[in-house]
Amino acid sequence: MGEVDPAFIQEFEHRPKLAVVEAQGIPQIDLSPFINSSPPGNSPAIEDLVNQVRDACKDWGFFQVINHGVPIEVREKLQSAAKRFFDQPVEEKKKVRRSENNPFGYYDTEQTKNVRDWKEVFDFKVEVLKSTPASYESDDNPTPWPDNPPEFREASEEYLKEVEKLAYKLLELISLSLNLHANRLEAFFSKDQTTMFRINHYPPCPAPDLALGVGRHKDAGALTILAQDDVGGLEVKRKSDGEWVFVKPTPNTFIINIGDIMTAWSNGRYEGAEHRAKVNSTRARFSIPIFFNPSRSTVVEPLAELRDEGKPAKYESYNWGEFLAAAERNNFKKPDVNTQFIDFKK
Ligand SMILES: O=C(O)CCC(=O)C(=O)O
Ligand SMILES: [Fe+2]
Repeated sequence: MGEVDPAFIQEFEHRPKLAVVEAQGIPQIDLSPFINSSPPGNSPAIEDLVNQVRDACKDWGFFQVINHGVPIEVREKLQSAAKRFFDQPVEEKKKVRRSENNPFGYYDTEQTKNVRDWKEVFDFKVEVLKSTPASYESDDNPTPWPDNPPEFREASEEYLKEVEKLAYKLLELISLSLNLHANRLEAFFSKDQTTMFRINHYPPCPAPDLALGVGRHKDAGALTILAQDDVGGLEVKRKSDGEWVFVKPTPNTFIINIGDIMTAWSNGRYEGAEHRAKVNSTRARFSIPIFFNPSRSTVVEPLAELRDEGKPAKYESYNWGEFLAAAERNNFKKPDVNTQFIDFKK
C-alpha cells in the first residue's frame, strides 16, 4: 500500500500504543465437555462451562476457546489459500473486487469511523438454501470466486462448514448462560441467515503508531468467531478500566465475541466490547472472522424471557434486514454514515 496517506492517520486519542498491555487478558475456555457429549447432559462440568461463558460475556464480551472441535488441517488449508490469494498482484485481486451492486469479493479501501483501515479483505457470502424470498433487498449476489488459487473456494467452504458447527454449539452455551433453553436462538439462523465470512490481510505498515488495521468498533451481528495467525494485533477494550488489552495469539484457538444483536437479545445483560487491530512495520498479518448473523427477516429486540416490569426492554426493536441493507449500501459509498446500533438504545 506504499507510504501512509493522510486518510489512514488516526486522530491522536485513537492512535495505538506500541507497548503492549497483556496482563489480565480475555478468558480462555475449554469447550471439551460440551463438544464431546451430544446431547450435553447436566453435568457439573457443563454447569461450570456455562458459568465461565456467562462471566466472560458479562465482563469482557470476548473469550478464547480451546478444544473447539474444528480440525486444525481445515484451518491451515484456508490460511495457506488466503496467503496465496493475497500474495498476487493487486490487478489480479481486483478482478474479483466488490462493486456497488455486489458487496462480496476483494476490497482494499475500507474505512472504520471515516478513517482508512490498513488492510485488504475478501468477503464471502455464506450460501444458504432459500426457502422464502428475502424481504429486504435482494441478497442474490454470489461470491465472485477467484480463479487463483484454485483451492480457495473449497478451502473456504470446508472451513465454514466446521466453524458453523462450533457457532451452533456456542449459541447453545450462550442460551444456557442466559437461563434460556439451549435451542432458543437457533431458529433465528435456520433460514436465510446472513452470516458473512471475511479474510483480513494487514500488510506491513510504515507507520504503525499512526494507523490501524481496523479502527475501534463493535461487531453489529450476533456472534463473531475469529481465527488470528501468530503475528498478533487484536486489542480489546477492557470493560473494567477502558484499557486496550492485547489478545496474545495462541495456536489453534478461536476468539469469540458477542455482537450488538446479542446485546439486544440479552437485554443488555451482555454487551459487545470495542476492539481494533494494530499493524506492524515488518510482518503481514491475517485474521479470519465469521460474522454469524440471523436471517434478514429477524426483528431484533430483547427476548421476551429477559424483560419484565422490573427489567423493561433497554433497546428498541429493529429490522435486521433493513439495517444490513443500509450498511451494505453505505459501505460502498460513504462508510460510517449508516444507522448505528446505539441509536436503538432507549
Ligand atoms: O483482525 C482482527 O483481529 C480483528 C478484525 C475485526 O475486528 C473485524 O474484522 O471485525
Ligand atoms: Fe470486529
